[in-house]
Amino acid sequence: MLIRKLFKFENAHIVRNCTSDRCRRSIHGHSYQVELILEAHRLDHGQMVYDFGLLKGQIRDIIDSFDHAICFWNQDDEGYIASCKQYSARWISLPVSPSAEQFSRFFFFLADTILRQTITHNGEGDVTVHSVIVHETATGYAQCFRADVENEQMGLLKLQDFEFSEQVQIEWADPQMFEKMKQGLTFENPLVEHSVRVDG
Ligand SMILES: Nc1nc2c(c(=O)[nH]1)N=C([C@H](O)[C@H](O)COP(=O)(O)OP(=O)(O)OP(=O)(O)O)CN2
Repeated sequence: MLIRKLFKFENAHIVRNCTSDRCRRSIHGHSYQVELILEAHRLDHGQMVYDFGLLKGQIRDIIDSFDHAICFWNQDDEGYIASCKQYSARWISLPVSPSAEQFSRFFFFLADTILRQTITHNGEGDVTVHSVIVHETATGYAQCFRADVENEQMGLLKLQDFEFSEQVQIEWADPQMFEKMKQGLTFENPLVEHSVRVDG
């Protein structure tokens, strides 16, 4: 079974080397919509794949990092990167260019990392990220599956190659969240009191 949670944010970027002239050499913004699709073959004690509310923790925070921020490819021009950092308190440095395709790849990668490092407490089953859809505009989206994240031709994704500005980090519920992700530390879901007896 699949479930879907929708996230929204506003972000600015340039996507270098693409064919669209407006896109490759002018800073522009999009109202992004991100669909995180999770899959499991059994339900938890609440008879859910994964409680939607649990997706409003670290996963929401990491996606919300991009809200009212500018993001750039770390291979971009040094002067451009310096200006982004100088004039925007909220910025993200990426190991890949910020196309819709790469947004879907790294959101899959980041959500998958958080999910793998999360200790669950409500009988959740084999919950995994199935895919991530990133709508860049009302008419265009990219959808990433696990094989795309692992496809090195599309660019290597490593946590240490992402950088979030100080302002982005201090707005997370836990400013140490990304450090914990990089160190492989665990996140823990709340304990659940059951009012109806659950077997198994
Ligand atoms: N495959 C991709 N193509 C394009 C991307 C992308 O990330 N992946 N990005 C862009 C630009 O960022 C651009 O702003 C969006 O392009 P486009 O769909 O042409 O935008 P419009 O709002 O003008 O679309 P309409 O359908 O005309 O409303 C370019 N391409």
